[in-house]
Amino acid sequence: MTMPLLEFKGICKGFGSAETGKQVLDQISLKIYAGSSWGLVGGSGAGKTTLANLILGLEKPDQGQILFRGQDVNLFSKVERHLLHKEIQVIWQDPMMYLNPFLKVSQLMEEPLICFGGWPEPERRQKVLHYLDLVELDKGLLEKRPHELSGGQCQRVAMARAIICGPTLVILDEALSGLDADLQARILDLLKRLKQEKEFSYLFISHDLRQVAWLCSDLAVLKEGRIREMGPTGQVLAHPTDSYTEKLLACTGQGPAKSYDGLLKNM
Ligand SMILES: Nc1ncnc2c1ncn2[C@@H]1O[C@H](COP(=O)(O)OP(=O)(O)OP(=O)(O)O)[C@@H](O)[C@H]1O
Repeated sequence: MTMPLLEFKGICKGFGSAETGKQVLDQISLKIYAGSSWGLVGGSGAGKTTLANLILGLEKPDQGQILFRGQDVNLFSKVERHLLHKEIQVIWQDPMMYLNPFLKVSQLMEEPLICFGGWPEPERRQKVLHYLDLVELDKGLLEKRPHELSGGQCQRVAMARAIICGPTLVILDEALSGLDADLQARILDLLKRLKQEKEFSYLFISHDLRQVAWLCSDLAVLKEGRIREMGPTGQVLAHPTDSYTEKLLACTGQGPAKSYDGLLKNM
């Protein structure tokens, strides 16, 4: 039987004391297989980013395990964790907040190649040019710094940085939220194409069911820290079994029965 790339096994996570604290994730179990693209959709405060932080080891679960290729990430050594960060890359919401403002685009893109080693200088330069082209940015931007770029250009640099070392899983946490609708649609197309070309898996975290419908093969609906339903995206959206999924669909302006076709037509 194939082993999942990433597996959440009964994950529980809370913050604060037993009396005043809050249970943020409750018994989350999910298997992400290599090559799939999972959408995680839910409202504000549902626990989506906490789940991403747990994968990266920024937080520890109170209960349960996160397995990467069958190994518990919380038992990883420092070296194994470094290698994990090469395999799992994250694109966050606001690239301006985390792209080093003092580095030029060329340096920002070269940085992961240096950090994860193994690429001699001429090859690094070639890779930077190749990935710049892949994310449809002009060579003229290589000498610019983040504050000289638009939000969309910054997000493309962040995408190039995330995929330049050949990750197996890319997590996008509300990565399109700060962009206008036209740019969101163009970047969604680009993400779809990159996945076909580079063959990584996605965990696409979003409020927006339409984006997930467009990009993801599978979907999990999260509410108040619990997975309300999950499965192949087409099936979940065409035949939602949970009232919260129906509500989310209604918010897109579609009724549940005709929604999936309608959603795609609206993209
Ligand atoms: N380190 C922390 N300490 C205390 N509470 C936290 C911490 N991280 C998250 N929380 C709380 O956990 C809950 C879930 O937060 P999280 O950021 O995971 O939600 P989200 O679904 O990503 O929301 P949004 O879509 O608004 O980003 C929130 O109530 C938040 O305040």
